[in-house]
Amino acid sequence: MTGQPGLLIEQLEAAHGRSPVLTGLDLTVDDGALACVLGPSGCGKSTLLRIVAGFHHAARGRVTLHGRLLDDGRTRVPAERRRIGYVPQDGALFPHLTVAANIGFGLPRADRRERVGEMLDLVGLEGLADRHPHQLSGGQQQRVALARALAPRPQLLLLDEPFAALDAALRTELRTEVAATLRRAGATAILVTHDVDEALTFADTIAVMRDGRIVQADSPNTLYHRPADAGIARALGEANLLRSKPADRHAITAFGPLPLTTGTEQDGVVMLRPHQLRMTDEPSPHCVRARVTACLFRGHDHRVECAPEEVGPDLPERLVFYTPVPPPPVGSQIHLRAEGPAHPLHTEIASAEAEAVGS
Ligand SMILES: Nc1ncnc2c1ncn2[C@@H]1O[C@H](COP(=O)(O)OP(=O)(O)OP(=O)(O)O)[C@@H](O)[C@H]1O
Repeated sequence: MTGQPGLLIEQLEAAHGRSPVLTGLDLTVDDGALACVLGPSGCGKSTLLRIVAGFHHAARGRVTLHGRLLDDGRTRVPAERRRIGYVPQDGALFPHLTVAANIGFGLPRADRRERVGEMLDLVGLEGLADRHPHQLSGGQQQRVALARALAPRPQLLLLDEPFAALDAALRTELRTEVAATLRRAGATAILVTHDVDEALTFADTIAVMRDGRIVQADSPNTLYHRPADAGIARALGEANLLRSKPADRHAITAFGPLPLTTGTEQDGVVMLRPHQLRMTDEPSPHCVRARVTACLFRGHDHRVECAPEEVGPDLPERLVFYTPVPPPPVGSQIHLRAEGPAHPLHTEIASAEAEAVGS
């Protein structure tokens, strides 16, 4: 990464017919960075990518790549002159062409052979050059689609949920592999997805999309631990929300005083991720007594839901925690303690109460 903005999107507005989809979207992707746009199905992620690629037009705003204007609602650079690669969900390979011909499609004849060889090497498909798409597995097909998109040396690569059709194990393997391949190639890329694990493991920067705009863009670590509001907290994973009062850089909560991630002057809501709650055999004044209501074994840990016994205004009706230690059966009483830091959210107490725990 160079820290220079590669792609700059400012106040982008777009619609399908009369329905507004993007409503003032800002996004910056540094040169050489892997960015991820995370948002629920139908929020406009594909529309955003299609505008950047040149397949759909902006109504207002500006899209520039390395300072070159691509679309401002009046002037548009045609898709084929943008030097942007696009990998759709299904790969969209040409079925009648071999792997090599798919990758080499549209490349200048002079260096086609050499470039196809480099790309096959990059995506680990040496030896499959003469196969046709129907002779490949889903994962191999997506690798060919990636190689085809990278072959013309695009300035930007757009990936529209390219792993969605694959099974869970292959998905994890391939996205790790693709992220490594893109880093090796020094590519600038945007992946859109509604899969939080994909976003967390793939990107340098995650931009959370809601209501047609980006509501927070940050590193995966910052977004997970320091989301701006309850909605963003939940977009990144499960969260326990507690009422709190600030006192001397601490949040005073039902679990006692917990250090805050950042200063706040107001009574409000703090977030604790499920791994910040622990079962304890030594009850202390800062423990919360609760009853186990549900437990899910997930191989590496257990996801446990419990209901606090002293329900009051400071505690939600339900807490969630993850533990590698098998919890007692449903119905048992447990004691929970919390480990800071607690993160204050810009969330109204009333709306936080209205929201249930969970993603
Ligand atoms: N060609 C189109 N004509 C009319 N409306 C469309 C068209 N394409 C998308 N839409 C609508 O625009 C909105 C945004 O769609 P878009 O495909 O950009 O969302 P998305 O976040 O990519 O969804 P998904 O994750 O399900 O692919 C949706 O309400 C969708 O129904």
